[in-house]
Amino acid sequence: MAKVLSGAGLRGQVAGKTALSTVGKSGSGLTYRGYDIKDLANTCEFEEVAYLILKGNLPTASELADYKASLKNMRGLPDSLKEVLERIPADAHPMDVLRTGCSFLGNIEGEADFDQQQNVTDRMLAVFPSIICYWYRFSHDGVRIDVETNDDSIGGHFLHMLHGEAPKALFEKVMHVSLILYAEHEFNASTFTARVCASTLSDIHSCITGAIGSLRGPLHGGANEAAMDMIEKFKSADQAEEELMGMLARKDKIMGFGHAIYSESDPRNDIIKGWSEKLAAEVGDDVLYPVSVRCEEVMWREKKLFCNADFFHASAYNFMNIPTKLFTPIFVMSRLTGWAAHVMEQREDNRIIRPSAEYTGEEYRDVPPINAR
Ligand SMILES: CC(=O)SCCNC(=O)CCNC(=O)[C@H](O)C(C)(C)COP(=O)(O)OP(=O)(O)OC[C@H]1O[C@@H](n2cnc3c(N)ncnc32)[C@H](O)[C@@H]1OP(=O)(O)O
Ligand SMILES: O=C([O-])CC(=O)C(=O)O
Repeated sequence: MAKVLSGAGLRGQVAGKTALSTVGKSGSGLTYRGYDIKDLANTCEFEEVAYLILKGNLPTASELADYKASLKNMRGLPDSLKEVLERIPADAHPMDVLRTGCSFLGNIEGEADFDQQQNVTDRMLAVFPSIICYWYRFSHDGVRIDVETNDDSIGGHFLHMLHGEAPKALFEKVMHVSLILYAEHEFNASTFTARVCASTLSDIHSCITGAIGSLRGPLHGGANEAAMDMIEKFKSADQAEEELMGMLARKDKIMGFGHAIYSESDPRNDIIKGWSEKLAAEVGDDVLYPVSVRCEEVMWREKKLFCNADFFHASAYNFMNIPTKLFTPIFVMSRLTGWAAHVMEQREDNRIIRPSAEYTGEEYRDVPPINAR
């Protein structure tokens, strides 16, 4: 059954056209350029899906090899950007670090012309993991890491820089899946931010910087971090149930549940949940995964609310020893593809986005002199 889409928040209103993805077309489905998310997550590497989203078609083996090689060559950080990152304190939020990093990149490697949009996007795709990890390791461990590693994938590059050693094959695989699941989602809040900015014919770094800001909030991408903050407090599945019942009675928002478009399930959840279970077995977890499963059962039983893409990402990332504050930046590393493709699509057939407002303020009135107010 489709969700009733009407009311506040522009819900259900068509705000433009896209050929990039369908969300909830049959209640719960998700496709990128016509391909089912399950097939993409089962069979592809993230770089293949990034290529699909950004360039329009799945790459051949040689196109993929060339694409990965060119991304690998773009991992380096300019000295001036390193200096900026070194000045950001350890207690800053990494989403703010990434927002600043992206914005600064727009100053030193700006998009001089729209015909550079593909190259500039590829550069951001390659360098965002470097920005996050360089700042994180410098501010937390006091080391200046080498960001130009030889890792085969974006996810592997990220984990290698973060942990100072090449990741296990399973962890790299899960990063591929995670980045694929997060890559694109039609007119969600952060993508819409990017498109509004693009519609003024602004540069792509401005569009992406704004989108990072929108993704940061806990009602959107920030929910994976918020979900982790919640589940790590529960020491057993029974405690999770008890606490959750209390939260529901107090009408608290439970992060990682519900969706603006999907009505019965988020197709990304089953996929990341399956990988979270495998990771739990790999690392010998017997608390966090059962706690997460119990939360899912209670929320469905009590409220018919289902896990969205963010909920089981929390445990999956935790099992890979990724600090909670870096969860949403990983979302950025992936969603950048969707944002950039939407910017390009907006530019192709542009009209400035400028809706109207229903006025609810005062009737017309005269300005009283200052001494009469
Ligand atoms: C990748 C992503 O961005 S996915 C989304 C990530 N965000 C979260 O996980 C945050 C928690 N979830 C939410 O806040 C919401 O479900 C949103 C923002 C995702 C969608 O918001 P909406 O479309 O406005 O929600 P919807 O119309 O389905 O809400 C219906 C009712 O369920 C409630 N509800 C929805 N989600 C939740 C939740 N997670 N916990 C508790 N109650 C909820 C709403 O408060 C609303 O109750 P009301 O009718 O008494 O006001
Ligand atoms: O579509 C939305 O509103 C939020 C979401 O799931 C996403 O951006 O991945």
